[in-house]
Amino acid sequence: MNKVIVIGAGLAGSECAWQLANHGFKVELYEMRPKVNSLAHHTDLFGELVCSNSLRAASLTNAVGLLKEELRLLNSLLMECADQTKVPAGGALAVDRHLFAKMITEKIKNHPNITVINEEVTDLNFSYPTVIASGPLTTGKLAESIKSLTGDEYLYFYDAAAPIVTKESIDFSKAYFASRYGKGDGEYINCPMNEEQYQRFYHELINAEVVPIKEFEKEIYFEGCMPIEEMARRGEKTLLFGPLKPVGLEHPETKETYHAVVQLRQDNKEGTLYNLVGFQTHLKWGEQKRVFRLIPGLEKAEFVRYGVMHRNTYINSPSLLNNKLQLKHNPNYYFAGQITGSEGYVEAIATGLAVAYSIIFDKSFPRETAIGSLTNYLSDSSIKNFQPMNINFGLFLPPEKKIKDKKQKYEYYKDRALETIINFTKSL
Ligand SMILES: Cc1cc2nc3c(=O)[nH]c(=O)nc-3n(C[C@H](O)[C@H](O)[C@H](O)COP(=O)(O)OP(=O)(O)OC[C@H]3O[C@@H](n4cnc5c(N)ncnc54)[C@H](O)[C@@H]3O)c2cc1C
Repeated sequence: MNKVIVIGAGLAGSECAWQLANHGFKVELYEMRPKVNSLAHHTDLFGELVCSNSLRAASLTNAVGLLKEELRLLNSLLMECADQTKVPAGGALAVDRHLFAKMITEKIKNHPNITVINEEVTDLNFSYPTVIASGPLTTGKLAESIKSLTGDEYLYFYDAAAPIVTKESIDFSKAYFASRYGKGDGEYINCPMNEEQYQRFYHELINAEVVPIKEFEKEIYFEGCMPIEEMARRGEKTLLFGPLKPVGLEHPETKETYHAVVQLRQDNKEGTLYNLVGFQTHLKWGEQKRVFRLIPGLEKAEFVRYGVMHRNTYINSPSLLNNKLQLKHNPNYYFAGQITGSEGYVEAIATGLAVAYSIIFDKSFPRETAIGSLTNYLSDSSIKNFQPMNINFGLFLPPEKKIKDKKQKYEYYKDRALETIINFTKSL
């Protein structure tokens, strides 16, 4: 039986290992936690979501929604677990992070074709095809080995994670439930601010103490996860057009509108924990408590997790990988997950699945699909100055007709992409 090594039981590695094992491959899955911990992970579970609990938009007329639907059509384990552990989140697919990761862990550990090896990988000297899915927080020694394998085409940038508070510590004489523009069932908790409260919060936020950044490390942020204080420094009004945007969030009873609104999203199935949406931060923990408690309704908030920030490791995929996400100069190695520079949870899952398909069927996904446009983007050698935040794989669905209306365009893309996926799977 064919054997494959998978390094990292995160989002990409878990999906990849599962697909391979289901297609009859023997998988050795290396995961270092809990023996060696990463700064962003909090558990020893596989497929842990390190920041937001949202897998983003559910709608199919949206690139990330389409990607999720394709994954479902391809029997993705992680999508199955997400659908089974989802929590209310308006137009998004959000999950109970603990149940989600627990389900993935149990499925993987009980698969007869998967052997889990609880060790940190430090050297890349396997004699079997090897999938490197060690994520943005790849340990130093492994990162060095990857560098030896890939040469200097190796980079890093920064990421941040949002704090989580208990629902019972929120003051509901000020906070209220509502979803923007009334979409969904009003699942978000909203903490409104008037102009004076916003001004005070804003000034404390931009002047709060942050964890010092090491000088040798470049300051590039993952756009979807930029620290709130960093965004605030871009201008006094920036937050009012970003995470503190008040539009569509009037009070459902009083119909009052506000200068700014902080939203909190449900974080666990029981609905006892909520995360501060868009509040990824690099502030020192004591400062987070002081500054975020200035938000009306959060004066007595109990923080079960503080926001954190980390270095992110990724390779220069367009120059190193082919569209099977395989190392061009050493076909024994494949890369999946954020280490490829792909952005976001769903993209990590998609690259994990794509690599498994490359190994199983020796085929890459057609560009007309969302998965194919992502993998083709990652291996597009015409891309110069590659940075993860540049990825917009929706652009790669080729328009045969010129459709101006964005919604209609995605309607068209969606039909074409899903049909292509179905035909692709039939052809395997
Ligand atoms: C702080 C932070 C916040 C983020 N927030 C979001 C967000 O809100 N939304 C979003 O869509 N995306 C977010 N991302 C981006 C990205 O989608 C996630 O990081 C995602 O988890 C990447 O999946 P992955 O499988 O590549 O890596 P991971 O899920 O991190 O999995 C990698 C696994 O490899 C293991 N590992 C690492 N090194 C070794 C080694 N040497 N030996 C053995 N095992 C090893 C790790 O323990 C881990 O389990 C964030 C990233 C970070 C770092």
